[in-house]
Amino acid sequence: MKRKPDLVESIIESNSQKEENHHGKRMRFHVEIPTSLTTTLDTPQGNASETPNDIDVDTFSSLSPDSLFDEAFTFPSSFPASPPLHLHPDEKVQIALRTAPPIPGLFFDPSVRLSEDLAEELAGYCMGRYFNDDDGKRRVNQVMLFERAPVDQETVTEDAVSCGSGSGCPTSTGLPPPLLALLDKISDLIRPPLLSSKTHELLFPSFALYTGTGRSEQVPRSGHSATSTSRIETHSKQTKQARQAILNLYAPGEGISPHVDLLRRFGDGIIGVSLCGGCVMRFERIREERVEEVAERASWQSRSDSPSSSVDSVFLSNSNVHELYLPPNSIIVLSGEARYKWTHGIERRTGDWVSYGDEVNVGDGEGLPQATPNDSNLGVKVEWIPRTTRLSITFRWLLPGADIVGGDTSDCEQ
Ligand SMILES: O=C(O)CCC(=O)C(=O)O
Ligand SMILES: [Fe+2]
Repeated sequence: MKRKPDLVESIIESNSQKEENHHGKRMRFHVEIPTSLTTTLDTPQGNASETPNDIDVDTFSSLSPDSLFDEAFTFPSSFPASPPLHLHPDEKVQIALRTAPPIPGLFFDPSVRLSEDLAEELAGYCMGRYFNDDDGKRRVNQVMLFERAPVDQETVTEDAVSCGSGSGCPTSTGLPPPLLALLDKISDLIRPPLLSSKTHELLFPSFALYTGTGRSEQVPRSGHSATSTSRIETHSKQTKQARQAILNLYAPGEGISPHVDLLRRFGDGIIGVSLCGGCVMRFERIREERVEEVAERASWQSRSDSPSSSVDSVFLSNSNVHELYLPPNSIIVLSGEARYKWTHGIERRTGDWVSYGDEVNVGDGEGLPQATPNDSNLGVKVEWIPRTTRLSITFRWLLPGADIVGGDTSDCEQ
């Protein structure tokens, strides 16, 4: 498929030793950065309009903490589609919930789903545009798209507003229309009272229109209602926000290490969408006394040689663990404590044990619910859900400066 002219595409091929994964296979990684900047960001180390060829490849390498895959991107030839046969009938398995575990700041409602049509359309778009080459072969497993927000711009034109959407930033550019439409849809689906107004506002900040009459009104998420003579102003806080969308493609057996999303790169309020297949996401509370340490670690490790910014188990509280099944087309939101004090990750498995029907009510309420597959005496019904290819789309706010690679010393080990 042809690329849009206003987007620069970079297929960054690894060529250094550390970008070779465990299996000696090469990973390729794909970044799209909008070039249609409204402002040029001059920094001592370069400017934001440099082409991806100029960008420090390590920052985006598939083994950097921004990219938490540390497995080969090869499709295993034979993954079982059924539960592991070696499982003894008495062996305990971890059972994932189907409804949100009690983690403050985690929003998940299994009944909130994108329509099949929209999900199919989106997945088709992403696969065709970003993941498959002209022969239909998969060439990458992760793509990052960056929105570009104008900087130091207090006043915006109506034209700019008319480009706005639930992306929450009327003048930003860069995310492709299907992803902006997806944000609009999500904003609608998780509208208060389902999601708290505070979190909804965090994810989809509204902005005020000050018309000539001095009346302020909410801008509809798509389009605008101001007259052509109106003067439109936005608050600088809002005009400076831009999102990153990260697209992750998982084959069965692949996962993502437990991690906290980079603190110096991304703000609060993370939206995750599961497409095609589902999977279980595991959450672990970081020990209270280690939260600061993990925060520092996650911030400073962004240029580390370590395969990922996964959080070492020593930082985790063993008793506060939850697994949640994310079905296809579902939406999850992490904010506050869920974003900062809990790790999230996806175990490398070929399938997941998931509670069947009603809530599982086993265990002591502290640890992960466990049961044997046929634990009928506990009233637990579990099912083994084989993994299929899963495509996730994660939206995060870029913190100021996070769109400039190499422009912030906290991202450099120099
Ligand atoms: O695939 C997912 O749903 C999670 C992705 C993720 O956690 C990340 O990219 O930081
Ligand atoms: Fe993450």
